[in-house]
Amino acid sequence: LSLFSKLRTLICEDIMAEAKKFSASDVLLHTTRDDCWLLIRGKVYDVTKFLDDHPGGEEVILQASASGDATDAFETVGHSSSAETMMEGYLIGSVDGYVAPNMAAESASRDSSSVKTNQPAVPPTSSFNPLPLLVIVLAVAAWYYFTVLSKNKE
Ligand code: HEM
Repeated sequence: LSLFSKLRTLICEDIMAEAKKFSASDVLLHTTRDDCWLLIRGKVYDVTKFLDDHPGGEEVILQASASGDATDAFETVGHSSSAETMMEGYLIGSVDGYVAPNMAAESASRDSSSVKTNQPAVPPTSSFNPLPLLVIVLAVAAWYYFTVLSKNKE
């Protein structure tokens, strides 16, 4: 029972932490050695206590913190899954309406092009539909099975 309640507490803490909402500019108020937050994939981590222990050193983390969004920096390194697990321990909240940096750039360029060309913001998806082809292939296979193969048996 105690293991179960410990597990429940852990899970609840995680959900509660993620539920705290910050704005992206809040993160920029915590970029020093004594008080350092990171924004990674829309989640906010307080890594102040982790700075000394980070295998990649504190300088890179301070830089990523000051950049406002550490997602790219974190992912470029190709951190291990144990690093991913480790970061959950520093989770303190998330940013409401977070837009990933590359997605923000993409949607911005899409918006500006839609203004120029007056085309819909979302381009039509590929019109290829595999379903009719599948039906035809199945029909031919069934015909072959019932006619050609059964004649062979006779
Ligand atoms: C909460 C956030 C972070 C955690 C928990 C974390 C954890 C770790 C861990 C455990 C390693 C050892 C290698 C591995 O297991 O992948 C590592 C390496 C490294 N980290 Fe981070 N990291 C974090 C954020 C960052 C950020 C924002 C940067 C910015 C560039 C960064 C840069 C690096 C670099 C360059 C290494 C390689 C060190 C080397 O191999 O010499 N990390 N990190």
